[in-house]
Amino acid sequence: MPHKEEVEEPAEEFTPELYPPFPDDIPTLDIPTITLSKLLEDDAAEQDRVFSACVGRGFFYLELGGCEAGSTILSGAEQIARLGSRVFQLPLAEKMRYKQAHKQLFGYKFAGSSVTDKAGTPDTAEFFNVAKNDMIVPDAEMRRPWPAEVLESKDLFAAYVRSAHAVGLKVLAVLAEKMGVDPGEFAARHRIEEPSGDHVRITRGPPRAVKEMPEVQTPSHTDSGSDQGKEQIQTPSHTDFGTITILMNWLGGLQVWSESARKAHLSNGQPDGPGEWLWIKPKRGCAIINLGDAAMRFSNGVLCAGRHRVIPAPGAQGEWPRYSIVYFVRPEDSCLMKKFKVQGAPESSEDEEEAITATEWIFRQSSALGNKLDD
Ligand SMILES: O=C(O)CCC(=O)C(=O)O
Ligand SMILES: [Fe+2]
Repeated sequence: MPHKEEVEEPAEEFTPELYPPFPDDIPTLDIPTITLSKLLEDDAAEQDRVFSACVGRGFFYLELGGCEAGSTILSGAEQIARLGSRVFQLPLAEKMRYKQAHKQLFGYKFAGSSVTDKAGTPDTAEFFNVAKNDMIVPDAEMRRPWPAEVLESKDLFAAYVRSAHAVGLKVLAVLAEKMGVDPGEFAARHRIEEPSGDHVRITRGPPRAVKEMPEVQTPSHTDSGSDQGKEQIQTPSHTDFGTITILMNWLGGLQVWSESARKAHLSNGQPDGPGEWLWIKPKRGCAIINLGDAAMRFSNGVLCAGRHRVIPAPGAQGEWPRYSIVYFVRPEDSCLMKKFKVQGAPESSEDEEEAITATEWIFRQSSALGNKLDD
């Protein structure tokens, strides 16, 4: 056994205190800031604002300060990112011991496991998807192995999961009420103890490979198939498959498509209509919340899932490896994907998806995207 002082600690990779500011000369999307503590106090004006954000773009900042669940997310995300940076610095062979099993979501996703365009360009992001259900049960009941770093911090993950899940469900309850849907509808489809695809995703994207930012890309550039000026894609264009996502990031890199996902469909991995990618500036003290496909499905299209992607951070920020901590609230595995009944509205038409479970539905969504079970 080596002496303690001989064991080399990996260099700290997650260093938010050192990041340069987000540039102020690039096209960003302004999204509203909703205050979590006001939602928790049932503030009517804040409820209206969150509903209008979710009917519109499906993206908003959530100010987390001033309440316990928010503080747990704020401090927990930093602790999880620090822990994640130690896991990502393990040798690849060690990380591959935890790799996602066939058709399975949880565990390690290596960089390059999915393609970002029709030329087959690989993605560059690594993920560690830590299952909600394994973190909130005794060790003996866990369904798969986890790295020692995760197991040693199981209480941290459990507290994070409970807070993020509660915050997601609070937002969903507000939306249900605004739509004239029984607020218990969302709660009944997302019970925390039930098996589901919910997970804490730790993401790492490498620094920008080239110093200069390539020009803003439009779908017509991509179709040329040329590598000239091509953006490095960490996570390609997608809408999240689940119901609601609570995202914490510190560096830019997240981009949202300028047109609503209601209009822009995907073709060759890119939105098929006119528009552009707009940056979302990370905001201190705030999570970024976005709705996923299941929210759109349950609400019969009233709520909108936001189309987004991740590229290296802009400007000098791009010189840092990029971390984010994402919590996905998804319907329980056995939940049927039935649309909500809206009080006072005529019944919406039944379709063949009414009878399928969330597990099957998410698998179909994922196959349609042409990748494995990545969000
Ligand atoms: O890293 C981010 O900022 C977003 C990540 C994301 O969209 C995802 O993992 O689904
Ligand atoms: Fe996403």
